[in-house]
Amino acid sequence: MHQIQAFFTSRADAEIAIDFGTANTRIFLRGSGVVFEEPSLCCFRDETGRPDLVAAGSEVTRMVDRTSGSLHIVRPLVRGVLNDIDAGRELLRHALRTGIGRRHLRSPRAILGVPADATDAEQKALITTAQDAGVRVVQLVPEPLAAAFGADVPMDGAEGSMLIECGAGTTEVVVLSLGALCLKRSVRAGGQALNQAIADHVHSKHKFRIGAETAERVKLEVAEWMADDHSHPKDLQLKGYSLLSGGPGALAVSAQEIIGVVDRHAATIVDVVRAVLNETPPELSRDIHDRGILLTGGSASISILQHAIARATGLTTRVAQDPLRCVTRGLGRMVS
Ligand SMILES: Nc1ncnc2c1ncn2[C@@H]1O[C@H](COP(=O)(O)OP(=O)(O)OP(=O)(O)O)[C@@H](O)[C@H]1O
Repeated sequence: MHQIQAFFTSRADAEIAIDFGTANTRIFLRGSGVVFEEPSLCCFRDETGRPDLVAAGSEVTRMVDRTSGSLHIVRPLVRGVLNDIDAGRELLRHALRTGIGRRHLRSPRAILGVPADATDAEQKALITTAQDAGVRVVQLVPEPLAAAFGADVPMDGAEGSMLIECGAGTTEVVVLSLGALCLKRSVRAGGQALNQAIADHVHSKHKFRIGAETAERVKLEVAEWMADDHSHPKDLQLKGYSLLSGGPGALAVSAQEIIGVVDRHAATIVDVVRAVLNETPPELSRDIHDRGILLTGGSASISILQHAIARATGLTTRVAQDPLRCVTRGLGRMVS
């Protein structure tokens, strides 16, 4: 069992906390707060077989789906865990230089967030990468535990709480009690899998290809439409490549059609929530019935997800304040 108290006693005076996410990387510096927050992206040029870093973080956003030849965009993390160690090291170096460089911290001691179900090999890869980037890793912290701490979930009592950390690469469902994770299950799918499902749907139904940036925009527009008054129909204007005309084109798709894709994505997460509720001991179930379910992470802002979980479980659901930053806030509190 991962106990929050253990992190306070063993954090060994960490100076920084790193939330190394599939979509975003954030660094919290003790005494200063969040000093770095940029997309988890790197761009390399590979002309000689030895790739050189061209750019990392925010600068790479506008290059996504626009590179060709020897330029490659790399996402260091896929589905919540490291997929490319070199890119991970370069992104962390960029984050440390940008976030704390001028403060002259040499080999800062750090705690790092990891998915609660990360394997030993995945954890080791993360530690090695962080060390190569110049960080002394003193502790790995399960991200749902950090999210709960950052979202002010009461941690010291015996009452149970259910939290769903909805990230870009993973969605983690946990039950917490006495400052520890009692039950945990996850799907290695989050906001990025939903973007891909939207792009695949547009491709197969309309024979029209859209890039990752367009799919992300479509998702955010639909999420915003659902959160506002969605009684009026809305059309989304897409630009991309038409397989029908064989060239660049524009396409209008109804928001209602995209909601069908989001519903299917939400159903996979609902299955996991149901599975965890089925395993939850009766006393903790009673607490969860009283307290409801808390959603954290960037993808928690998709109201369809929140409503689908509420409908399927009969429980109340609530999105944490500033859900994107709950993990970073929790990790930050552990080093403060
Ligand atoms: N308003 C919004 N509505 C819907 N989705 C959103 C919104 N804002 C952000 N997102 C999504 O949230 C995700 C990023 O969330 P977050 O920063 O918590 O993920 P991460 O920590 O990088 O991922 P992981 O923990 O899975 O590795 C992206 O997929 C983004 O599209």
